Amino acid sequence: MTISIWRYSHLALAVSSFVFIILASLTGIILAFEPISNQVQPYRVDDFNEVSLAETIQNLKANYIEILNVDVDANDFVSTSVITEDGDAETFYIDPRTGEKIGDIIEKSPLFQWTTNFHRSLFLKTTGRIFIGITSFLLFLIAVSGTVLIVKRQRSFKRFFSKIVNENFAQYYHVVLGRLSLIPIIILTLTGVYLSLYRFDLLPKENLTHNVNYDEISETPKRALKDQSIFSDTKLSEVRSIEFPFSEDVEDYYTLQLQNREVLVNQYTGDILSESKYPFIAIASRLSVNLHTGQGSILWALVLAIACLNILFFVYSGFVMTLKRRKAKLKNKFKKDAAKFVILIGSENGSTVHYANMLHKQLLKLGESSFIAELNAFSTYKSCEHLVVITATYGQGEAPENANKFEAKFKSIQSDHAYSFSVVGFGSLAYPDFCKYAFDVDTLLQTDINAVQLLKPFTIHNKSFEAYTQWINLWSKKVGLQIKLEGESLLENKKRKRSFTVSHKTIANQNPDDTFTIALKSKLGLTRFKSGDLLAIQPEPNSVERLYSVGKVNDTVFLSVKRQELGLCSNYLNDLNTNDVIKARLVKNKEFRLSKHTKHVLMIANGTGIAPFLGMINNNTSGQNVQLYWGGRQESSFEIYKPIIEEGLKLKRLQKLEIGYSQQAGKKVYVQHLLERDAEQVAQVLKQKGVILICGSIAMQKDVLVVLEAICKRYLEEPLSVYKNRGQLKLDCY
Ligand SMILES: Cc1cc2nc3c(=O)[nH]c(=O)nc-3n(C[C@H](O)[C@H](O)[C@H](O)COP(=O)(O)O)c2cc1C
Repeated sequence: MTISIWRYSHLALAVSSFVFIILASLTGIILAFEPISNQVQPYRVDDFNEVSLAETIQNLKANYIEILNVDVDANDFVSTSVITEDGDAETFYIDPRTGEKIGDIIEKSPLFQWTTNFHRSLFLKTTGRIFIGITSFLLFLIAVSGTVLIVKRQRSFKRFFSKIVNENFAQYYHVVLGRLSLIPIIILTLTGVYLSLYRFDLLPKENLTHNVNYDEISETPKRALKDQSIFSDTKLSEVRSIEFPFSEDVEDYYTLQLQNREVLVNQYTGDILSESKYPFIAIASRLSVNLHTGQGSILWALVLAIACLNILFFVYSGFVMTLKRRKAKLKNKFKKDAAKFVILIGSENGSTVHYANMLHKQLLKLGESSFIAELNAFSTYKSCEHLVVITATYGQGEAPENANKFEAKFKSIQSDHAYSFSVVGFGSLAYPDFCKYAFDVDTLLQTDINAVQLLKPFTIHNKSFEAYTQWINLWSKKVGLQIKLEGESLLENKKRKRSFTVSHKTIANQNPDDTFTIALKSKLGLTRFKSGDLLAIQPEPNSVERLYSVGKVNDTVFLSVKRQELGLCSNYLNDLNTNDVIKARLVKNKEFRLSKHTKHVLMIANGTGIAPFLGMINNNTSGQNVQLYWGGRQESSFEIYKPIIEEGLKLKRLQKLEIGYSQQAGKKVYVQHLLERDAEQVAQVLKQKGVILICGSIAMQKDVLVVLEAICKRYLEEPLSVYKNRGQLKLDCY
């Protein structure tokens, strides 16, 4: 796969530092709880912001013989070091409004101590600190390159926070969480780098200097503390620490460390002897410590903990994506000029490559010469008879990364012999320009006088394996081959199956379309199963699992199956009798479930696609307004579903039923014709925040989507993708 410089940098940086990043993040999560555990201690007094320095010092002087200093920490806890009446030196938290002790100084727990040391230096002293400093910097660069990748993906800076379509868990959350935690991560990494530079004295040094004119220090006019404006006007919240005079000697003074400056104050008159602002480096260091550790703010500490957790997720999801892309390798047995079949791919994240490879492998298996390459590698293909372009669409209907040079290359290379071409588009209906780039490529190929379009561009939503199989069937027929994709059911896995008993069944040969229904009961009950979920059945031990969309009808798993002449699974099911037991597993299909809260529901199905809808109608006890459009061949095709539908109509669980027959005497009527006829009502469903569900054949889905797109544009002035994104269009076609 072609990989952009930004993606390469993002990946290379992550690969080179991920071990340290994991260690720093894990320890970072633990350390975020230190400021939280400190903050919840009851040492911050009410009205802290109102207490003046004069009040605090007076209270302390009334309680203790000698006071050495007062500190105010990031949590606004006030502590003091004093000499007690017994002559002992003690340090503790005080209530500044009374001067009384309110608690002992919080000791750093051994866990936090250990974790801090590990986080700072991995117990490798200076070497470890250098590693951690570099890791912080690398993480900063990863965040920057990640930001660039998001901007590129969103196609503009302005759209940085625009909606992302959730097509893939790892990729979706990598981007969504990346955007959310970008600022905390940038702050964490920059402060981490800053603190490392500070620790290694790599920052310019600016020392705080004072010039006290000792000749002018005077004990008069002596003022009481409350009359010394620096003490009476300064609130404790502005103070970091107060160092008390060492002795009563007039040359010994108070040193007040305020938020932005240090002030030396005459202990008798309250006059300011010297005042000096902290250098920028010192202020930045303090800020860095607070921002990096979360000291003094539970909220910020939590943000940091979540950011660290997200970093761990980025490591995981980043590697998942990389492995997926790496799997998408292209291997050729034949040279480009020796191949009869040439497959060109446009892909950004590798899934299209996976599909193209399936075809390539099958062609090789049949002894055909096939060559596979990226669209950007387009060249002359001397023996090519059939060109296949399989491409995704990116951005806003644009070429994926490994196809962005194809147009220019294609225009610059002149073909010298006749060949056929077919284009397959992988895309998603959640985008307004569904599979646009595939259509663009098709148009481009048509400009070559030597090229003959073998099939119209074929679009595939959401990487549907079933749709791809259909295209393979069409294409292989055209090129005179028999291609069968092997066991590629993407949902297949080895999960535990449960037993189901056949409670009711019709027989295929009693139906004009060779179709039958079957109701299955499970001993374990079916509480978590919903209409629209799938039932995976493996008819023979090593056969491929077949998935059926099912309905929950009267607490049974209800499916409708068309018997295929040579179909292993459909014949296996058709041969079952009432009370037979089969093993199968239920697969959740959340995307196709219907919420009870949806008021308006429009169901569109053809053939056996009606099964989940029968369940949804059967369970409509909350008064949802349900309409069903069904397409079948002839009136008798409907008989097997009639009892459930009639009951639904009688109990008002189904409000409207429209049926189109394609082989009834007279003219052919398909569901899309009925939808076109009722266009305004269809638009109303979407307008009223209702949901349209489609289940059945891919061919029907394609035709229905064209009609729905037109209805949306005409009556709602928005593309269908808007409703797809809002979850108002649900598809389950095969
Ligand atoms: C950022 C982004 C933009 C996309 N834009 C479109 C689009 O405009 N039209 C479309 O049909 N599909 C669009 N898609 C969907 C992809 O084409 C589809 O998921 C495809 O199967 C991905 O194939 P790949 O893994 O080979 O890159 C987009 C996907 C992403 C992540």
